Amino acid sequence: MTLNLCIMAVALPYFMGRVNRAARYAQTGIVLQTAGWISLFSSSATVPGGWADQLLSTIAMGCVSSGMVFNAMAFQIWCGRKVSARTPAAIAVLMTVGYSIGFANYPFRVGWANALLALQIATVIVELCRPPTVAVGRWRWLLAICLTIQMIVLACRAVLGAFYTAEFPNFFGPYLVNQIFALSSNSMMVLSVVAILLAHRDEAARELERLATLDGLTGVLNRRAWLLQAGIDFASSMRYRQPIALLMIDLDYFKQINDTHGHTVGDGALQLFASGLRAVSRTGDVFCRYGGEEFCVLLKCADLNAVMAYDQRMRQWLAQHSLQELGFNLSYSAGIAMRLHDEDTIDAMLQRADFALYEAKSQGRGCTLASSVRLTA
Ligand SMILES: Nc1nc2c(ncn2[C@@H]2O[C@H](COP(=O)(O)OP(=O)(O)OP(=O)(O)O)[C@@H](O)[C@H]2O)c(=O)[nH]1
Repeated sequence: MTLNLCIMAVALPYFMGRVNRAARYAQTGIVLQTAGWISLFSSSATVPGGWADQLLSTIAMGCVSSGMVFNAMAFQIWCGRKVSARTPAAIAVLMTVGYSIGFANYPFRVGWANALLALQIATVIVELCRPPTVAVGRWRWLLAICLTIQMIVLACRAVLGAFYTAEFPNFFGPYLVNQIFALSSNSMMVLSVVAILLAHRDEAARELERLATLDGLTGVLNRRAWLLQAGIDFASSMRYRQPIALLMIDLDYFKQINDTHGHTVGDGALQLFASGLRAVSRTGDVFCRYGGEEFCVLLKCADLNAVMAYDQRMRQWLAQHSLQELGFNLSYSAGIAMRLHDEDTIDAMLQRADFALYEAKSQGRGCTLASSVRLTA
């Protein structure tokens, strides 16, 4: 197992790359566990019970338990949660300190170390079983199973070492639990690495999806992703005969803003506008950066009054924030299109909203007009 761990400790960073935080935590976890096992084997070459034995064994316990802390942090990230491994970390410190203090007492140290390692693994299993906040694959269950098997074997070793010491005098003896421990640890370690790679692949897939659907500057949906979602919402509004509204927005005099204040301020204005959309939107409103300085909002179950109210909220929000945060007033023109009849389409609504927006620009900007034009679908 130690040989396998050594290979993984080198191979994982080399082939996986230290690409992100979760990958680095998982790799650090494996390196620490490897160091722990090397240290444990080295201790067996020293005088039993001597200072070198105590030092190397304590280092081994510290490395193995802190390796689990790093792995637990990687699992948290892969499950979409905030990193917090306080409990496993506290157990790691307690276990290592207690082990070192009680080193001279063999039943105590074997019972203590194995029991606390089992407890530490149990806390990680509990975290893994909590529903993740992002879609994760089956690696979560593979890890939970591997860890559960390791936890059971460690708990057995704790009981045998502490209370049946005569039958379980040392780690290297040919006892059934030792043999099961050696075999299960080795195979579970290999499976855990498989699970780590699967989790890493899941994370990479999520990141790719995020990059493909969000606008890089403002973080709101991009046009392609919005059109996809708008198509779904439009079809559902049609099926359930509910109103649906489209608001197409274009920031006013944006070229002038860039020319006067520079592109960085222009970018800041786009980001501020996107924050405004986030602030005034309600669950179900879908908005995107449609292109350049143009944004689109689709409001489900919204009649003309509802979309006009949305527009008013947005204008108020901008009035409150733009002068303060940008140093000038940011304004926009907008066009509204409502779904008209059963043959209507999202493309036709976009055309009508665009036309109304053009009218709003022609009428002096800073206003919103609803399309009264009935274009054929
Ligand atoms: N800073 C910045 N500017 C952008 C971005 N995308 C588009 N623009 C600029 O937005 C400006 C749009 O200019 P126009 O289409 O003339 O529109 P406008 O100046 O807002 O004029 P009206 O729409 O008629 O009020 C161009 O100068 C683009 O370079 C971006 O991501 N960042």
